[in-house]
Amino acid sequence: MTGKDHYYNKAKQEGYRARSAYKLQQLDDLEGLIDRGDTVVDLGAAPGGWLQVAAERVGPNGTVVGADFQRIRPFDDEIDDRIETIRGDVTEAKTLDRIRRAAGDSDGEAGAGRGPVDVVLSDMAPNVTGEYSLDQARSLHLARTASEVALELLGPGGTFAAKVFEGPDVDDFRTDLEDEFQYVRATVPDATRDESSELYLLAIGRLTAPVAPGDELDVEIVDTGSEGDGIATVEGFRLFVPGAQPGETVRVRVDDVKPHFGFAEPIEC
Ligand SMILES: C[S@@+](CC[C@H](N)C(=O)[O-])C[C@H]1O[C@@H](n2cnc3c(N)ncnc32)[C@H](O)[C@@H]1O
Repeated sequence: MTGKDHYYNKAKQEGYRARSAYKLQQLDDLEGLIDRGDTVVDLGAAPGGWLQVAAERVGPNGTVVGADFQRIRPFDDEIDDRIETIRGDVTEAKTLDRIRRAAGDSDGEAGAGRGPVDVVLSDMAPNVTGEYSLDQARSLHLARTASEVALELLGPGGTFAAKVFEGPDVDDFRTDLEDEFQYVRATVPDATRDESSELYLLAIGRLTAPVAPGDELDVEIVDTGSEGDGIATVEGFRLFVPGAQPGETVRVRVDDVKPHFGFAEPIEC
């Protein structure tokens, strides 16, 4: 028995539907992806190992929505009422509508539901043909599709994690994610089989700010922070401006942007 068969046996003993359940446990232990009470969307969720782990980690007040082509059997009573499953192709608009509704976006319009989802996961994989370049391109396409769903559904600070087969365009995908999240980390959990070429991209801290580093703009200081910095708001987004006083209008350059606030330096006009 190899070290990795250990996870197959462990899954059987512990009642997980797939050994991949341990991958999500390990990814979550690494980066704290899932908090109690979260709403989690899991794309490519059958047979449901990740759904079991996500349901445990969100706890009784959380919600987990899983979508897959394949039917997902109901779960044990203890977690079944936290999990909603959708049978469909995640690349189709009608499946996305159902995901939006299940995740709490009542009107189901693109973009309208920003906020209800805390975490979007994708363990989607193509049916492998054995021709690596084709399989890799399909895997990347699925991961990019999942990222589009994530960018639409996640609120500020939200998390996205996706599997992708290693290959030439993965770096470009990562760079695109870096524009939209505070940081991105690539990792291979221990539960991944040795012969596998998959890795997981973990994109943490969805940025939804109306400003980006380097932007220059005039702002009105409306308040003072606990450290004495001036506070301006841009479309409801708070910018801290050192040395600026309430009532002043200052030209600033944005330095750093976090999910819920940013920093800007006054500049000479
Ligand atoms: C590796 S399995 C997921 C295992 C799952 N994370 C678990 O722990 O049970 C990948 C899944 O992605 C699904 N999948 C691939 N492409 C899909 C698509 N376009 N729409 C929906 N599901 C898809 C497959 O049907 C398959 O069940």
